[in-house]
Amino acid sequence: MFHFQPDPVPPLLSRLWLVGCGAMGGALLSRWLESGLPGEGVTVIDPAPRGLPEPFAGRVVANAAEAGDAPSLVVLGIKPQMLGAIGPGVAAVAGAAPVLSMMAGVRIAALQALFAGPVLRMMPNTPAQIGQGVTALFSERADPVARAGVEWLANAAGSLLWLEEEAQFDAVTALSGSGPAYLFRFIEALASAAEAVGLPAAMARQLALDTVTGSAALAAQSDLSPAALREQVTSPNGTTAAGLQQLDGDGLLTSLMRATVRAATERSRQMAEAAEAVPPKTGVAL
Ligand SMILES: NC(=O)C1=CN([C@@H]2O[C@H](COP(=O)(O)OP(=O)(O)OC[C@H]3O[C@@H](n4cnc5c(N)ncnc54)[C@H](O)[C@@H]3O)[C@@H](O)[C@H]2O)C=CC1
Ligand SMILES: O=C(O)[C@@H]1CCC=N1
Repeated sequence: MFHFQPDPVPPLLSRLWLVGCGAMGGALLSRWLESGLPGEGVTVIDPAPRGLPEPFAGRVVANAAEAGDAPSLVVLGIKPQMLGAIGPGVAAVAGAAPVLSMMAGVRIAALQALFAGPVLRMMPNTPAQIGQGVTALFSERADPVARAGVEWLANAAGSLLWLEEEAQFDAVTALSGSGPAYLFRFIEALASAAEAVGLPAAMARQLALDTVTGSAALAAQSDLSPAALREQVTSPNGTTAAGLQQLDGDGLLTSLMRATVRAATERSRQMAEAAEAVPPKTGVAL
């Protein structure tokens, strides 16, 4: 019988601090533990860790000053707007440990101004909860040991890719970081449209959900492109053609998606500029 054998846990992860264990940090931590990361080596630093997995064998403290032994890796799962208040206290006790940030719109330069260790960035997404996330990674200074360590973390959450340049994060965040919300919104809208033409709510929801999951799985497994798969569904002058005429009429879907991704990309850039405008208050343990 075949048994899934996860890669051995790299030493970089032996004393991992997770600063901020909310929706995204908690989802990732759950996957890491399920993939074999020993909980005893993990310290969660968060005064209200809503995403903490149950049970959790590690330590939970309210701030970095209580975290004890120096970390081997610091993972930042706080909101970007919290960095100015929380970052300096973490930096004061993190030593030269590598720092892995999942924060949207906070550039390496802003983090490197605070932390002595090499900074890596990641952009995960919430399907990580079920091991089907996709994570984008980037670093300029990290050595192969740090890179291998964060690859283990990203692999536990799903698939991964390394970005060629940091500037790609704004668009990547707009696509795969925020993307699950667009898809959930699409499922809601599809179900509500089916209700509007007469289906009971529960049936509309089930059909919308199964249609989206089945189609995504087919697109992922098929050798055909999404365009070719779409053509397989579309009979000349049939129902699909009538529906697609509405979606694509006047380039409606294309312009809607462009506006959506452009707005999220712009917001990521604005957040980066805001993070860089806050002067770091180094050396203050919170
Ligand atoms: N939610 C998502 O889908 C994604 C989020 N991200 C990034 O992940 C980060 C976290 O986002 P969410 O998990 O959605 O936010 P969240 O609000 O669920 O989690 C933030 C956590 O920070 C904690 N926190 C507050 N004050 C703190 C302090 N003084 N010290 C330590 N922790 C403190 C909160 O208690 C909370 O558990 C953000 O930077 C976001 O940009 C990245 C990709 C996807
Ligand atoms: O909305 C946000 O800012 C975060 C980043 C990507 C997903 N959630």
